[in-house]
Amino acid sequence: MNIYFCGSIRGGREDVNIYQRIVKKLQQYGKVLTEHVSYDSLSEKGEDAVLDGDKAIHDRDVEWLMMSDVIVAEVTQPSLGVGYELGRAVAANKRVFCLFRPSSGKVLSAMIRGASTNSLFQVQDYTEDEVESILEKYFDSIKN
Ligand SMILES: O=c1[nH]c(=O)n([C@H]2C[C@H](O)[C@@H](COP(=O)(O)O)O2)cc1CO
Repeated sequence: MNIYFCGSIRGGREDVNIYQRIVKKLQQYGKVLTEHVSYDSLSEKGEDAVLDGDKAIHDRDVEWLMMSDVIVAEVTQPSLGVGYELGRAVAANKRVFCLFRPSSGKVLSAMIRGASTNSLFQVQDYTEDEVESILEKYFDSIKN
């Protein structure tokens, strides 16, 4: 199974430790195409896109998104890129699972929470300690 993980990069790297836990867990279920999103070494400047710049990042990521069987997004730290990826995923009828931590004090965008109208697009509130078990439940539920 190809899994696309979305997490904030230029939107801010505050949650990188939780991205690492998510990616590690996701790797039990399939190939995570966007493992780099969880790298400590990746700053909020983004990837070193020396040759083709942001267009190369965009085009590669959209290609990976289209190749994915499921998209998992940590949406607590607001990110334009993650919002865009989720919009593209919905337009392509992809299976999407969004994770949000209310303990952050933030309120999730209505354009994400409000998109959760069927089982293909799910938004799950969670606390940091339960992130692995939440993912286990989700992947159990989409088996078959
Ligand atoms: O360098 C990058 N590499 C990359 O893969 N992305 C993608 C993957 C992330 O899920 C998302 C983050 O968007 P943003 O940088 O706007 O927070 O965009 C985004 C950037 C920088 O915008």
